[in-house]
Amino acid sequence: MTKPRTLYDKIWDDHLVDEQDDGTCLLYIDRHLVHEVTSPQAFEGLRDTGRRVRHPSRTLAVVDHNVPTTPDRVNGIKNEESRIQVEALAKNAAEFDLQYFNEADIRQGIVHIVGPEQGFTLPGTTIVCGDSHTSTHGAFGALAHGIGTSEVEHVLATQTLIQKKARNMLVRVDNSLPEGVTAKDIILAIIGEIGTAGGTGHVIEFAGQAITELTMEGRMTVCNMTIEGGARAGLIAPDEKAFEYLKDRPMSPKGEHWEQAVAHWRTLKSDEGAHFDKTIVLDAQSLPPIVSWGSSPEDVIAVTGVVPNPADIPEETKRASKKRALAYMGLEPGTKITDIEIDRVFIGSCTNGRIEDLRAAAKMAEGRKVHERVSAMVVPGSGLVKAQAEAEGLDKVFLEAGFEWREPGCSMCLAMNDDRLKPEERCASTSNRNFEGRQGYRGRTHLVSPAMAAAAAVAGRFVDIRDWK
Ligand SMILES: CC(C)[C@H](C(=O)O)[C@@H](O)C(=O)O
Ligand code: SF4
Repeated sequence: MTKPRTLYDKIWDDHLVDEQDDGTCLLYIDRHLVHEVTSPQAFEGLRDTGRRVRHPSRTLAVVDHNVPTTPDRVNGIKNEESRIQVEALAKNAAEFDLQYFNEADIRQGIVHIVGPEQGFTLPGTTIVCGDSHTSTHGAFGALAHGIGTSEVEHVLATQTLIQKKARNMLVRVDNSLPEGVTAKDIILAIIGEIGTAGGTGHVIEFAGQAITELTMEGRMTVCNMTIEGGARAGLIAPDEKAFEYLKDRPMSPKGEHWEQAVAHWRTLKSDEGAHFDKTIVLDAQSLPPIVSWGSSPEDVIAVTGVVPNPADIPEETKRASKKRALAYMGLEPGTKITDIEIDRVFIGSCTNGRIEDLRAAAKMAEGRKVHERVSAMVVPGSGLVKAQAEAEGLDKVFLEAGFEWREPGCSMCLAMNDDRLKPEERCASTSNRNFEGRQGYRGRTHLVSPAMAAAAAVAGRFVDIRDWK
């Protein structure tokens, strides 16, 4: 009998090219996603050394971080720094023969939304991108690593990556989610539980009834934020839902190849009795809608809760850091979460910029108006998400309620383009990071689900959407 293996072990073994005595391994990389921020020096490195891209067809390039989200962007990007990065990617893609989606292409969008949408992301593959949220692709049972710029160069040149194997961690979420509680709340709750270092050195496999019951969009939301839990990657065993999502996508296998692929994909699950170095179990049934209150994704609390008091934290460094977080956020301990008033709402990002997210937000916004103090924007994760939403009339719902309806990109998830918070503005955001300055200098971010963000836009403060009928 062979030793039972986890899903991570299996994908790892399938891609192992070489292993040194000290555990340093060379891993074959099937797919490489490239965006404009972390690639310029990598291409420069290739040029300097006279190398080409090893397998151009395995690489897909798209602009997302720097692109403005207003329709006039096709007439040129005004911000000099952004324009240079975007132009550099266009030039590099042409020079190295890479498939590239520019800002005028309907397939353009956030790299982690585009990959699955195109069927570029496939189960059992290894995927890398010079971007931490590459973990998103794990929702399809792909081993997806975020890598640094020098590794981007290495993968472009060799189609391999140097890695050491991580440990296996299982996060099992039992039972079904209650109404009004979403994939975003699951992952925020997990990070709240394990902390931002909880997954360090591990690849997390998510399993359990609540995970199986999620749509592919929901699974991507969970895997997306694995990185905020400190893990190397997140994984979910692919099932019929995953295959259904990928069927007939432009780059997914066709005909007989599809049948063969699915037959292999069905084997991609952890064996009975496979060893996990660490296991965490959560009960979905008991999860509430969650809101972050501080400047780390682990600073989370139920919408029914109050801002915690750092004075209650026994450990000194942590106490000081959470105290600083509260000062930054302009919050007093004991304040009810539902009494926190907001100024801005951002619905989008690779965490929650997919069609299902926009549907959930639109459901809250329908027939209601954005609060007079609040400025709210919806930024679809890709041109195809935008087109789908428009076909369903969601753009009208948002516009009639007073939301802005924008062009796809990373937008206000991070302040690398024109969309940003002003100092001390408070934002309900569906993105994944709430660090100081993340959405703009001195801006204040509260991480929530799309439905919670839309409801907050209307109420002007956080509300428990379970009470909203
Ligand atoms: C710009 C990029 C390198 C960065 C990342 O790696 O995640 C960005 O996408 C982010 O979300 O902070
Ligand atoms: S949407 Fe945000 S988290 Fe995702 S890739 Fe863009 S900047 Fe990074």
